[in-house]
Amino acid sequence: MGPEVLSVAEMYRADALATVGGVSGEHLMEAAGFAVARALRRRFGPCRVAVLCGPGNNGGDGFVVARRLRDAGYAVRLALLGDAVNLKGDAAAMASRWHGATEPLSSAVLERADVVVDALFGAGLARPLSGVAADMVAEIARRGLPVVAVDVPSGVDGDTGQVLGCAPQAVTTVTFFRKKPGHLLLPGRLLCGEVEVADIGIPASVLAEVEPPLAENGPAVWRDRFPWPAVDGHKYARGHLVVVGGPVMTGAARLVARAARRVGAGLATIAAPAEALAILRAGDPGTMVADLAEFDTLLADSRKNALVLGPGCGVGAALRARVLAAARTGKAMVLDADALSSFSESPGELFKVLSDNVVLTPHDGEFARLFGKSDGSRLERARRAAKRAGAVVLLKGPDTVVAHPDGRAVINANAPPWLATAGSGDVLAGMIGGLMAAGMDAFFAAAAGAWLHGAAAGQGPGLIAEDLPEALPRILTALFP
Ligand SMILES: NC(=O)C1=CN([C@@H]2O[C@H](COP(=O)(O)OP(=O)(O)OC[C@H]3O[C@@H](n4cnc5c(N)ncnc54)[C@H](OP(=O)(O)O)[C@@H]3O)[C@@H](O)[C@H]2O)[C@@H](O)CC1
Ligand SMILES: [K+]
Repeated sequence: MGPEVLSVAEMYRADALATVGGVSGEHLMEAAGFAVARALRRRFGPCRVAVLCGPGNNGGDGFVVARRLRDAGYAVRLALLGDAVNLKGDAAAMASRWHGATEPLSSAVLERADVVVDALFGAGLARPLSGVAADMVAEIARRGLPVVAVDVPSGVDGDTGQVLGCAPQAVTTVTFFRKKPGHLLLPGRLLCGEVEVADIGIPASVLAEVEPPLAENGPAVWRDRFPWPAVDGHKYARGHLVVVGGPVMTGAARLVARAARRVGAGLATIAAPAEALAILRAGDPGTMVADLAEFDTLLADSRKNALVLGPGCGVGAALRARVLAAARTGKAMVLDADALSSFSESPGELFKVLSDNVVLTPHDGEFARLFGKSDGSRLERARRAAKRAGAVVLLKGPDTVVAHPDGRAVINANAPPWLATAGSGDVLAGMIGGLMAAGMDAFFAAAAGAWLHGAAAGQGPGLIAEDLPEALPRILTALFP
């Protein structure tokens, strides 16, 4: 499966295009139900299954699941929300092929059940769960029953990952053709359990027409653009990153520089105030150190093609001036931490000088300081912010989103909880800055940096930020074509 992620509207479009192309809706529904039944059978041997069907096509899938499981020897009870005579189209056709009893939806169907199939609502969820549907979700949780969800756990909004009312916790969610944002954004991703994407016969060729601007982050998104060094290249061809450091928190700039060099920048120079120079010079021998008083000279040097500003710099007017001066050169740039907070009183002043050659890497607090409180999913907020800033925005979190001002975005889902540790953000800024110095486009550098950062945390418990750059050689070796 490709990494493309489709909004609910794009999914309906893909579905319609497949139908125009000659794949019938019944065929799609039969394949969808078959895939869910297969996923359940892989996980649970013959047992008692309660299938909960809703009034739309998600429920239609449920009728197929019930038939398939019964044919495979499972004891199946099926309950429907609403009246069977109100079912339409493919769902009505599938209901007519179910020869077992159809009970009204109530907790009675859960009596003696071992597993629940949740086929109440999928892409057509239109409002918060209420009444008997909400009661069922509560009862499933009370009984601790494992749930296999069809498309999404009912109540999870496919576009945002937000919960409307309530939603069951699934062990497995089987979705069709491609993932939707709700499978990747929190809390949806956590409620889905393991997500399986099933091929139901929608040809991949419909993607050329749908043109989804969103993808799940991973090497497939940026591998072809990775700035591997050329055999006949030299270190200057791999870029020279300038990392602006502060007077006190000297560790931050060192983490940035080390990550940048590990990820592929040819050279890195830390430019710091005089009082920090001695300690920085005692650091990594391969990292250069310069006096920040010479900042203008560093900016004027065309070989120094990328900058990271913010980590450990200290918030204030001095940093603001340096960010503005750096931005005016048009060089590739990552702005993190203090470089963002320094503009909390005057974000417009910053946005005026930015371009899509700049990556902003705020966490939620920095994001709110710069863009104000905003509603919506992390995806919507990052997209709006990128448009407003005119720069690439990487909004950090367990479901980091990278958004380009033109609307393209990726959602990153490989970050383990160990990444929440001091200095981890500095390393991320360094990875992105290093890739940009080596010549990678800002959007793809941010995506690659976010993914590599998550992958580098794979060692698990006990991880500290210093470990992250050291994990890169192993990960990059595996990616090297
Ligand atoms: N696209 C594809 O490629 C394929 C899609 N397939 C499947 O189709 C699913 C989408 O089907 P869908 O469009 O019929 O919507 P669905 O999720 O069944 O819900 C709509 C119904 O629920 C109702 N309703 C909504 N919210 C409610 C609430 N809170 N409480 C109560 N009622 C509520 C709503 O009522 P209304 O808003 O009209 O009053 C309407 O009756 C998709 O998720 C996938 O499983 C596969 O078969 C194969 C190919
Ligand atoms: K569902």
